Amino acid sequence: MCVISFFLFAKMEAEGISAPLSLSAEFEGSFAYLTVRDRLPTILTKVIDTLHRNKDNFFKEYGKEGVQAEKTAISFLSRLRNELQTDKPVLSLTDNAEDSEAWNEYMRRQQDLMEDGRPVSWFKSPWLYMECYMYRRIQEALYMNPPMDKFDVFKEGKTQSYFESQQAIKTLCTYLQELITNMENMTEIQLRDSFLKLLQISLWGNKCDLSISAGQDNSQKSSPIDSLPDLQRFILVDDSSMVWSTLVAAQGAGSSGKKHARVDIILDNAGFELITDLVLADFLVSAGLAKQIRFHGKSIPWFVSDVTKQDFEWTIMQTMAANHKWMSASGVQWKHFMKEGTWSYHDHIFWTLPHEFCDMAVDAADLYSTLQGSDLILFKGDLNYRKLTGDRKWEHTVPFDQALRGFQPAPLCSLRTLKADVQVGLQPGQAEKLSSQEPDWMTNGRYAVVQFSSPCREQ
Ligand SMILES: O=P(O)(O)OC[C@@]1(O)O[C@H](CO)[C@@H](O)[C@@H]1O
Ligand SMILES: [Mn+2]
Repeated sequence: MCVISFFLFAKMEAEGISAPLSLSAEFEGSFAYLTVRDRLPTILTKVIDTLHRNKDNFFKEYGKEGVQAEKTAISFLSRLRNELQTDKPVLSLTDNAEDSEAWNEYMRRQQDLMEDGRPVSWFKSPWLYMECYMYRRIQEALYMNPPMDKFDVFKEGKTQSYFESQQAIKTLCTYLQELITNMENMTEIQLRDSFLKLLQISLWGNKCDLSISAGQDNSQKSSPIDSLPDLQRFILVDDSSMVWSTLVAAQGAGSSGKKHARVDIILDNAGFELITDLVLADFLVSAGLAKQIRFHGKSIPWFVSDVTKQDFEWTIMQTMAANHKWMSASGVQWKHFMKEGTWSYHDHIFWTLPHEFCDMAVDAADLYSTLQGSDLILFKGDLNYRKLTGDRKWEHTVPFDQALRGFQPAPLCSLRTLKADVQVGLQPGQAEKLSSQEPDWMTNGRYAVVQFSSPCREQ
């Protein structure tokens, strides 16, 4: 956002011209309402079933203490499900974890915003807060019951997504190795076209998300490359060319010759989507478009399929060990990138807090400052889009820059398949046309955006 528009934004805020209302389950029949009423209880029930199904393992590994911990954790989660379904006031966290105070401070902030002193509750408060809060309460149930505290209740679904996508992963790793083999003979146009293809493959990899499917298998079955032409028309905003120009501009000579372009990827889902992100990152380094890639994942299991450090390391090891020449070659290269520091993995607690990203500069100043050192930040997925835009009921034609409300650490791009009813930056009439053809266009996962914003990019 230009300095001028930044001050304009600040002026708007000062004059109380605040952003529109937050999406919330208080709007009966809304997607938020249906999610809180139906999908979140389903996910909670699956978590309880997972603990039940692992009872014998807990006994084998931890003896009676493990079984007792599993039983107590299940009663925690059953109570949580009842609180949710009966719209009880939300409770402070009591597990004294690193992020507990940030969560409890946020609850106090939300309580101050409630009209006529109503308590913060599941069907009355912002959907973004309540959905994030549910995943954090699941973690509280585990934190409070060691030795369950290290157990990932979503691990089975994430590994299944990886194993169910094997053919697509083989196809993609083979394509990557062909590109790398031919890299030095490529013209800039061919390099750009290859990049744009891999960017779109990473974009559509976001369809494979287990939260929207409430844990049902959502793996990649079709060829990620062959399906691109048919998917093109479902991209509602395509700023890919600006992403390419930003990367090319970042190659500008620095004092020591080649500038060390740094790309940050804010990861979303494990499984096939993570493979698409690792393949894109490998291409960026192999093509000399980036000298450093920083991956940002979640510090706790999150939204069913989001990547944790364990998932990230497991995926590279699994790919290395694959009985497929190009998969294992790719995995070996990725392991090498991590070892030499070209790639690094980070999991700041902010990514598993409920805050909108416009709060980051104040509530996670260290992370904001780190991101300001990036040449390009790629935000994967729908939840990140919701946080970028504050999960608010914006008019669809509001510019993306405006919806960011001052969140501009560096040039950034959202690669998102639409799975929630918030979407900005559309042309006049575009949303109306989509609604007439497909009333659920914002939540059926068939559409996507590649939406770019840069500090001081002419609007
Ligand atoms: O961030 P992702 O993985 O693309 O999607 C997360 C998601 O599935 O969870 C929420 C619905 O429960 C929505 O934000 C979105 O549909
Ligand atoms: Mn996700």
